[in-house]
Parts: sequence; C-alpha cells; structure tokens
Amino acid sequence: MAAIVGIIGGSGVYDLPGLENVSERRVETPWGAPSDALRFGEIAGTKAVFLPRHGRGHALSPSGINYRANIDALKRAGVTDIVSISACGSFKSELYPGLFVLVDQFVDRTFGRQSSFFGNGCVAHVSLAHPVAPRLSARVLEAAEKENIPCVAGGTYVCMEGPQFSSYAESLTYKAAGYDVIGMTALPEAKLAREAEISYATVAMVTDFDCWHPEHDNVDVAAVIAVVRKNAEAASRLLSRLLRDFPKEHEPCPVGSDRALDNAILTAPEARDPELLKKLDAVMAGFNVRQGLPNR
Ligand SMILES: CSC[C@H]1O[C@H](OP(=O)(O)O)[C@H](O)[C@@H]1O
Ligand SMILES: Nc1ncnc2[nH]cnc12
Repeated sequence: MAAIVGIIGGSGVYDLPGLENVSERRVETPWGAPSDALRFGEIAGTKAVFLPRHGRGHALSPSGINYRANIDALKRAGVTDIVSISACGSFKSELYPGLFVLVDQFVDRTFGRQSSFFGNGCVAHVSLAHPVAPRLSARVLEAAEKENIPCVAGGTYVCMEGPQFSSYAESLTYKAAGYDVIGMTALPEAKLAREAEISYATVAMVTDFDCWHPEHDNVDVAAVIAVVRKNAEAASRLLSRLLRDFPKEHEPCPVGSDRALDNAILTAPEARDPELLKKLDAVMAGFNVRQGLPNR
C-alpha cells in the first residue's frame, strides 16, 4: 500500500510550509465536515495531506472539533500514517518549553466527545494498549535527530476536556500520578485513527509548565502561542525531513494499528445496521477486503 502521510496541525500550526504541488479540497464525510479544507501536496515524492485541527483562524475549540470527520476525511484521502502536532503543558522540570515529546501513552480525562466510529448496529472494541505506532514515532525521532531538534521519546499525555486550563489541585494530581504532559486534543484522534486502521503518532510540543511549577507563571494562551511561534520553524523542518525520508510504501505496524479491526468487531455480519455500515465504508474498507465482505 502506498504511504500517504496525514499531518494534523495544532494550536499555532495552521499551515505546512515546504509542501509542494499544493491543492486544496473541501470535503464532506458521513460524520460531517472536517475542521478545514484538506491541503494535498508532496515533499520529495512523499504524498501528504495537511489539516489544521482548529481550522484556520482557530475557530474551533477542543470540545467543538469534529474529530470523526477529520479522521474519516484523512482515511478517504488514502492516508496511512498520521503525525499530529499538539501544544502541551509539562509536569516535569526536565520537559521544558520548546522540547518535542513523542508521547507513547494517553490518559483520557475528556467527557462528551464523539471518540468512536462504532456503536449500536456495529460494535467494535479495538486495542489501545499501545496507542502510538512505534515505527512511525521512531521515524519522527530520527527526523528530529537529523535536524538537531531537541526531542525525547516516550511519555504520557493526559487529555483534559478544557477549554479552561487545569486548577492547581488538578495539576498537582496529574504530576503526582507521573504523567508527563497535558493537552486537550490528541486522544480522540489517537482512538479514531486506531479504529480507522491508520498508524498514529503525536509530537507534543511543550509550551508551558501548566500551573504546578513554583518558579514559572501559570499557563495562559499568550505564553503557549509565543512558544509555538518560536518553534514553528523547527516543527516544519521536522515534518519536511520526515516526509523527505519517508518510505514510499506503508510499513506494517508492529502493534497492528493498520489492521486494528481484526478481532475487534463483535456484531455478527447479519446483525449489522446497514445505515451505520454505509457511514463506515471508509473506516472498514481494509477490514472488509481482508474478510472478503462487500464494502457498503
Ligand atoms: C492555545 S492553549 C490550549 C490549546 O492548545 C492545545 O492545542 P493543540 O492540542 O491543538 O495544539 C490544547 O490542546 C488546547 O487546545
Ligand atoms: N497547560 C496546558 N493544559 C492543557 N492544554 C495545553 N496546551 C498547551 N498548554 C496546555
């Protein structure tokens, strides 16, 4: 399968400089409209699709993003691997603003988000033991090293609902629990990408120390955006290098993120809801082919 890399830009990252032969297309999905038009392009022959998760102009709040539409639109565009960029607060002195953290675990503190494509009429339980695709994350690390960008591998991202930042008590609790960073967006994407059998990795860009650190100001938007602006050039260098060196064929994922629906779907084929199956035509396409089932 030809590799196509989806890039999801976070706060302060609304474009992907360096993308060549760019064309833009507004798409609709059975789950609604994605955050913005998809930007198609390539770097050194690697095809890429860029999507700013908050939309250009940052119109969408973390709770208001249609994550299902975003992931479904990328799936329909043929994306095999997603790398997302997320601004985040840090719970550790050694994870300082400006550092890129390739998190490999998530804790969910969101509520009320639509974080699954499945439900009544087609029940599926995919594994999220390893939410990040290790080979993809390793490629991001390699790109950072080649570009001399400070980056560490591994870490736990707690995803809060927001939009308010954490209270002091919450911040201390997350720190005491041993979590590394906090943000409001990456986890619904990781869950949905897994269901859509897309390999996913996230670059958590540390922007602040949330509000636990006695020697640093409490986080605010201005501080986050100031750090993101300072690091935008490094982020685009990282992504350009990643795309330049990316294999042209999708590499099979060692944790099975690209075949996550095998052994996950409980609902018997005859009990599946045809309306839901229609909406799942992109998400389940690979699974249906592997099972020899028609794709609705
Ligand atoms: C701008 S401060 C809070 C905002 O920043 C992070 O955005 P993203 O994950 O899209 O980079 C955080 O999740 C909040 O949405
Ligand atoms: N401290 C923080 N908490 C939640 N989301 C963030 N995004 C950037 N910094 C953050």
